[in-house]
Amino acid sequence: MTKVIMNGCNGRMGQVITGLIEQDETVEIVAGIDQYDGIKNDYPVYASIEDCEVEADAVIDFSNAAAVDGLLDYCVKRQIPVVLCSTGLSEEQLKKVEESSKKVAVLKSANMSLGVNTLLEILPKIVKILAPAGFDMEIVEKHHNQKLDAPSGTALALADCLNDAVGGDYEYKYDRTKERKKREKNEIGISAVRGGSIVGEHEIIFAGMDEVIEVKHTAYSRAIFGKGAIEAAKFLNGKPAGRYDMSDVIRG
Ligand SMILES: NC(=O)C1=CN([C@@H]2O[C@H](COP(=O)(O)OP(=O)(O)OC[C@H]3O[C@@H](n4cnc5c(N)ncnc54)[C@H](OP(=O)(O)O)[C@@H]3O)[C@@H](O)[C@H]2O)C=CC1
Ligand SMILES: O=C(O)C1=N[C@H](C(=O)O)C[C@H](O)C1
Repeated sequence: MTKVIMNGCNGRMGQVITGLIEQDETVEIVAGIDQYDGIKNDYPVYASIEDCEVEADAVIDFSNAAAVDGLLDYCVKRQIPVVLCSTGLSEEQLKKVEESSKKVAVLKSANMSLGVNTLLEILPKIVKILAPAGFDMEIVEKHHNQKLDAPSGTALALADCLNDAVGGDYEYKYDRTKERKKREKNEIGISAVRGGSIVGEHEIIFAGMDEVIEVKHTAYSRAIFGKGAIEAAKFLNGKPAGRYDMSDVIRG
Protein backbone atom coordinates (compact mmCIF):
# COMPACT_ATOMS: atom_id res chain seq x y z
CA MET A 1 0.00 0.00 0.00
CA THR A 2 1.37 3.43 -0.96
CA LYS A 3 0.19 6.22 1.34
CA VAL A 4 -0.06 9.55 -0.45
CA ILE A 5 -0.39 13.19 0.58
CA MET A 6 -2.29 15.04 -2.19
CA ASN A 7 -1.02 18.62 -2.53
CA GLY A 8 -3.69 20.70 -4.28
CA CYS A 9 -6.34 18.09 -3.42
CA ASN A 10 -9.33 20.32 -4.15
CA GLY A 11 -8.20 21.47 -7.59
CA ARG A 12 -9.10 19.95 -10.96
CA MET A 13 -6.26 17.39 -10.89
CA GLY A 14 -6.49 16.79 -7.13
CA GLN A 15 -10.12 15.74 -7.49
CA VAL A 16 -9.43 13.52 -10.52
CA ILE A 17 -6.72 11.73 -8.51
CA THR A 18 -9.00 11.44 -5.47
CA GLY A 19 -11.53 9.63 -7.71
CA LEU A 20 -8.93 7.34 -9.31
CA ILE A 21 -7.41 6.35 -5.97
CA GLU A 22 -10.83 5.37 -4.60
CA GLN A 23 -10.81 2.59 -7.26
CA ASP A 24 -7.25 1.39 -6.47
CA GLU A 25 -6.61 -0.89 -3.50
CA THR A 26 -2.83 -0.46 -3.65
CA VAL A 27 -2.79 3.27 -2.91
CA GLU A 28 -4.51 5.53 -0.38
CA ILE A 29 -4.71 9.30 0.17
CA VAL A 30 -3.90 9.83 3.86
CA ALA A 31 -4.11 13.64 3.77
CA GLY A 32 -4.81 16.49 1.39
CA ILE A 33 -3.47 20.03 1.27
CA ASP A 34 -5.47 22.96 -0.14
CA GLN A 35 -6.42 26.47 0.88
CA TYR A 36 -9.81 25.96 -0.75
CA ASP A 37 -12.03 24.09 1.73
CA GLY A 38 -15.29 23.96 -0.24
CA ILE A 39 -15.00 20.20 -1.03
CA LYS A 40 -15.70 17.33 1.38
CA ASN A 41 -13.08 14.57 1.08
CA ASP A 42 -12.79 11.23 2.90
CA TYR A 43 -9.33 12.25 4.15
CA PRO A 44 -8.20 15.13 6.39
CA VAL A 45 -7.36 18.35 4.55
CA TYR A 46 -4.82 20.90 5.81
CA ALA A 47 -4.62 24.50 4.61
CA SER A 48 -0.81 24.42 4.69
CA ILE A 49 1.57 21.52 4.13
CA GLU A 50 3.66 22.56 7.16
CA ASP A 51 0.68 21.64 9.38
CA CYS A 52 0.46 18.08 8.04
CA GLU A 53 2.22 15.52 10.26
CA VAL A 54 0.55 12.44 8.76
CA GLU A 55 2.90 9.52 7.85
CA ALA A 56 3.14 9.07 4.07
CA ASP A 57 5.19 7.28 1.39
CA ALA A 58 4.90 10.00 -1.26
CA VAL A 59 3.45 13.43 -1.99
CA ILE A 60 1.66 14.02 -5.30
CA ASP A 61 1.66 17.71 -6.18
CA PHE A 62 -0.76 19.39 -8.59
CA SER A 63 -1.01 22.86 -7.02
CA ASN A 64 0.82 25.84 -8.47
CA ALA A 65 4.35 27.17 -8.81
CA ALA A 66 3.99 29.43 -5.76
CA ALA A 67 3.50 26.33 -3.57
CA VAL A 68 6.60 24.49 -4.75
CA ASP A 69 9.30 26.01 -2.47
CA GLY A 70 7.42 25.14 0.72
CA LEU A 71 6.59 21.71 -0.66
CA LEU A 72 10.25 20.88 -1.42
CA ASP A 73 11.37 22.06 2.04
CA TYR A 74 8.70 19.86 3.61
CA CYS A 75 9.60 16.77 1.58
CA VAL A 76 13.31 17.16 2.33
CA LYS A 77 12.68 17.73 6.05
CA ARG A 78 10.29 14.79 6.39
CA GLN A 79 12.12 12.58 3.85
CA ILE A 80 9.00 11.94 1.76
CA PRO A 81 9.48 11.34 -1.99
CA VAL A 82 7.61 13.83 -4.17
CA VAL A 83 5.91 13.61 -7.57
CA LEU A 84 6.12 17.21 -8.72
CA CYS A 85 3.58 17.99 -11.45
CA SER A 86 2.93 21.74 -11.03
CA THR A 87 4.22 23.78 -13.97
CA GLY A 88 5.43 27.36 -14.45
CA LEU A 89 8.47 27.01 -12.16
CA SER A 90 11.09 29.80 -12.22
CA GLU A 91 14.78 29.18 -13.00
CA GLU A 92 15.45 29.50 -9.28
CA GLN A 93 12.84 26.93 -8.43
CA LEU A 94 14.28 24.55 -11.01
CA LYS A 95 17.63 24.87 -9.21
CA LYS A 96 15.89 24.15 -5.91
CA VAL A 97 14.35 21.02 -7.44
CA GLU A 98 17.86 19.90 -8.40
CA GLU A 99 19.27 20.65 -4.92
CA SER A 100 16.35 18.95 -3.18
CA SER A 101 16.76 15.82 -5.29
CA LYS A 102 20.18 15.31 -3.68
CA LYS A 103 18.38 14.84 -0.36
CA VAL A 104 15.09 13.14 -1.27
CA ALA A 105 13.54 11.33 -4.26
CA VAL A 106 12.01 13.86 -6.68
CA LEU A 107 10.14 12.97 -9.87
CA LYS A 108 9.34 16.14 -11.80
CA SER A 109 7.39 15.93 -15.02
CA ALA A 110 5.39 18.59 -16.84
CA ASN A 111 3.22 15.89 -18.36
CA MET A 112 2.33 12.57 -16.73
CA SER A 113 0.62 11.01 -19.77
CA LEU A 114 1.98 7.95 -21.54
CA GLY A 115 1.39 9.66 -24.90
CA VAL A 116 3.51 12.75 -24.29
CA ASN A 117 6.26 10.72 -22.62
CA THR A 118 6.34 8.42 -25.65
CA LEU A 119 6.63 11.50 -27.89
CA LEU A 120 9.60 12.69 -25.83
CA GLU A 121 11.28 9.35 -26.60
CA ILE A 122 10.68 9.35 -30.36
CA LEU A 123 11.07 13.06 -31.21
CA PRO A 124 14.91 13.10 -31.06
CA LYS A 125 15.02 10.57 -33.92
CA ILE A 126 12.78 12.78 -36.09
CA VAL A 127 14.63 16.02 -35.24
CA LYS A 128 18.04 14.59 -35.99
CA ILE A 129 16.89 13.93 -39.57
CA LEU A 130 14.72 17.01 -40.22
CA ALA A 131 16.64 19.85 -38.53
CA PRO A 132 19.87 19.33 -40.50
CA ALA A 133 17.70 19.12 -43.66
CA GLY A 134 16.52 22.68 -42.96
CA PHE A 135 13.07 22.06 -41.46
CA ASP A 136 11.81 24.81 -39.14
CA MET A 137 10.38 23.67 -35.80
CA GLU A 138 7.35 25.27 -34.12
CA ILE A 139 5.25 24.17 -31.15
CA VAL A 140 1.61 25.15 -30.65
CA GLU A 141 -0.11 24.31 -27.36
CA LYS A 142 -3.77 24.79 -26.42
CA HIS A 143 -5.28 24.76 -22.93
CA HIS A 144 -8.39 25.75 -20.97
CA ASN A 145 -9.02 29.36 -19.96
CA GLN A 146 -8.18 28.74 -16.27
CA LYS A 147 -4.53 27.87 -16.86
CA LEU A 148 -2.12 30.23 -15.07
CA ASP A 149 1.16 29.59 -16.89
CA ALA A 150 2.09 30.04 -20.56
CA PRO A 151 3.61 28.43 -22.44
CA SER A 152 2.72 25.11 -20.87
CA GLY A 153 5.33 23.08 -19.04
CA THR A 154 4.88 20.38 -21.68
CA ALA A 155 5.59 22.81 -24.54
CA LEU A 156 8.84 23.79 -22.81
CA ALA A 157 9.76 20.15 -22.21
CA LEU A 158 9.09 19.37 -25.89
CA ALA A 159 11.22 22.36 -26.95
CA ASP A 160 14.06 21.19 -24.68
CA CYS A 161 13.75 17.72 -26.19
CA LEU A 162 14.02 19.10 -29.77
CA ASN A 163 16.83 21.46 -28.83
CA ASP A 164 18.89 18.85 -26.90
CA ALA A 165 18.64 16.45 -29.84
CA VAL A 166 20.44 18.91 -32.13
CA GLY A 167 23.11 20.34 -29.85
CA GLY A 168 21.22 22.87 -27.70
CA ASP A 169 21.86 26.01 -29.82
CA TYR A 170 18.24 26.87 -30.59
CA GLU A 171 16.54 29.99 -29.22
CA TYR A 172 12.91 29.86 -28.04
CA LYS A 173 10.62 32.50 -29.63
CA TYR A 174 7.45 33.22 -27.67
CA ASP A 175 6.51 36.46 -29.44
CA ARG A 176 7.26 37.70 -32.93
CA THR A 177 5.36 40.99 -32.64
CA LYS A 178 8.24 43.10 -31.26
CA GLU A 179 10.62 42.83 -34.22
CA ARG A 180 10.32 43.08 -38.01
CA LYS A 181 12.62 40.43 -39.35
CA LYS A 182 12.57 37.01 -40.94
CA ARG A 183 12.59 33.85 -38.92
CA GLU A 184 16.08 32.67 -37.96
CA LYS A 185 17.06 29.07 -38.65
CA ASN A 186 17.96 28.36 -35.02
CA GLU A 187 14.57 29.31 -33.57
CA ILE A 188 11.90 27.15 -32.02
CA GLY A 189 8.64 29.10 -32.02
CA ILE A 190 6.32 28.37 -29.09
CA SER A 191 2.71 29.61 -29.23
CA ALA A 192 0.03 29.33 -26.53
CA VAL A 193 -3.74 29.28 -27.14
CA ARG A 194 -6.14 29.60 -24.17
CA GLY A 195 -9.87 28.93 -24.32
CA GLY A 196 -12.88 27.10 -22.93
CA SER A 197 -12.31 23.70 -21.37
CA ILE A 198 -9.53 22.35 -23.64
CA VAL A 199 -7.74 19.74 -21.49
CA GLY A 200 -4.44 19.99 -23.37
CA GLU A 201 -3.12 19.83 -26.94
CA HIS A 202 0.49 19.92 -28.07
CA GLU A 203 1.49 20.05 -31.71
CA ILE A 204 5.03 19.98 -33.02
CA ILE A 205 5.30 21.30 -36.57
CA PHE A 206 8.29 20.49 -38.76
CA ALA A 207 8.01 22.82 -41.76
CA GLY A 208 10.31 22.14 -44.71
CA MET A 209 10.41 23.23 -48.33
CA ASP A 210 7.15 21.96 -49.88
CA GLU A 211 6.42 19.49 -47.07
CA VAL A 212 5.25 19.66 -43.47
CA ILE A 213 5.14 17.03 -40.73
CA GLU A 214 2.83 17.63 -37.74
CA VAL A 215 3.07 15.49 -34.63
CA LYS A 216 0.21 16.06 -32.21
CA HIS A 217 -0.90 14.85 -28.79
CA THR A 218 -4.44 15.54 -27.57
CA ALA A 219 -5.53 14.95 -23.98
CA TYR A 220 -9.24 14.08 -23.91
CA SER A 221 -9.40 13.82 -20.11
CA ARG A 222 -7.32 14.62 -17.03
CA ALA A 223 -7.35 10.93 -16.08
CA ILE A 224 -4.30 10.36 -18.30
CA PHE A 225 -2.27 12.70 -16.06
CA GLY A 226 -3.80 11.31 -12.87
CA LYS A 227 -3.01 7.69 -13.75
CA GLY A 228 0.60 8.60 -14.54
CA ALA A 229 0.98 10.50 -11.25
CA ILE A 230 -0.40 7.58 -9.22
CA GLU A 231 1.97 5.14 -10.94
CA ALA A 232 4.82 7.58 -10.26
CA ALA A 233 3.93 7.75 -6.52
CA LYS A 234 3.93 3.94 -6.29
CA PHE A 235 7.27 3.87 -8.13
CA LEU A 236 8.86 6.46 -5.78
CA ASN A 237 7.72 4.68 -2.60
CA GLY A 238 10.97 3.67 -0.85
CA LYS A 239 13.28 5.12 -3.52
CA PRO A 240 16.53 6.80 -2.40
CA ALA A 241 17.28 10.50 -3.01
CA GLY A 242 17.68 11.33 -6.68
CA ARG A 243 16.09 12.86 -9.73
CA TYR A 244 13.58 10.63 -11.49
CA ASP A 245 11.33 11.11 -14.50
CA MET A 246 8.40 9.40 -16.18
CA SER A 247 10.65 7.29 -18.40
CA ASP A 248 11.85 5.56 -15.18
CA VAL A 249 8.23 4.78 -14.28
CA ILE A 250 7.24 3.61 -17.77
CA ARG A 251 10.28 1.34 -18.07
CA GLY A 252 9.70 0.08 -14.49
N1 LIG B 1 2.32 17.40 -14.97
C1 LIG B 1 1.10 17.19 -15.50
O1 LIG B 1 0.84 16.15 -16.13
C2 LIG B 1 0.04 18.20 -15.29
C3 LIG B 1 0.33 19.34 -14.62
N2 LIG B 1 -0.67 20.22 -14.33
C4 LIG B 1 -0.28 21.35 -13.53
O2 LIG B 1 -0.74 21.10 -12.20
C5 LIG B 1 -1.09 22.33 -11.58
C6 LIG B 1 -2.52 22.24 -11.08
O3 LIG B 1 -3.41 22.11 -12.16
P1 LIG B 1 -5.00 22.11 -11.91
O4 LIG B 1 -5.38 21.00 -11.00
O5 LIG B 1 -5.62 22.21 -13.24
O6 LIG B 1 -5.15 23.51 -11.15
P2 LIG B 1 -6.26 23.96 -10.11
O7 LIG B 1 -6.10 25.43 -9.95
O8 LIG B 1 -7.57 23.40 -10.47
O9 LIG B 1 -5.81 23.24 -8.76
C7 LIG B 1 -4.75 23.66 -7.95
C8 LIG B 1 -5.20 23.59 -6.51
O10 LIG B 1 -4.09 23.85 -5.67
C9 LIG B 1 -4.51 24.78 -4.69
N3 LIG B 1 -3.38 25.50 -4.12
C10 LIG B 1 -2.94 26.76 -4.37
N4 LIG B 1 -1.88 27.03 -3.57
C11 LIG B 1 -1.65 25.93 -2.82
C12 LIG B 1 -0.71 25.62 -1.81
N5 LIG B 1 0.23 26.50 -1.42
N6 LIG B 1 -0.75 24.40 -1.26
C13 LIG B 1 -1.70 23.51 -1.63
N7 LIG B 1 -2.64 23.74 -2.57
C14 LIG B 1 -2.61 24.97 -3.16
C15 LIG B 1 -5.48 25.69 -5.44
O11 LIG B 1 -6.27 26.44 -4.54
P3 LIG B 1 -6.80 27.89 -5.03
O12 LIG B 1 -7.73 27.62 -6.17
O13 LIG B 1 -7.47 28.40 -3.81
O14 LIG B 1 -5.58 28.66 -5.45
C16 LIG B 1 -6.28 24.65 -6.21
O15 LIG B 1 -7.31 24.09 -5.42
C17 LIG B 1 -0.84 23.41 -12.62
O16 LIG B 1 0.45 23.95 -12.41
C18 LIG B 1 -0.90 22.66 -13.93
O17 LIG B 1 -0.19 23.30 -14.95
C19 LIG B 1 -1.95 20.01 -14.69
C20 LIG B 1 -2.30 18.89 -15.37
C21 LIG B 1 -1.32 17.90 -15.77
O1 LIG C 1 -2.63 23.16 -16.67
C1 LIG C 1 -3.00 22.14 -17.29
O2 LIG C 1 -4.19 21.84 -17.42
C2 LIG C 1 -1.95 21.28 -17.86
N1 LIG C 1 -0.72 21.56 -17.61
C3 LIG C 1 0.42 20.83 -17.99
C4 LIG C 1 1.41 21.71 -18.74
O3 LIG C 1 1.56 22.90 -18.40
O4 LIG C 1 2.07 21.22 -19.65
C5 LIG C 1 0.12 19.52 -18.64
C6 LIG C 1 -1.18 19.41 -19.34
O5 LIG C 1 -1.06 19.78 -20.67
C7 LIG C 1 -2.35 20.10 -18.64
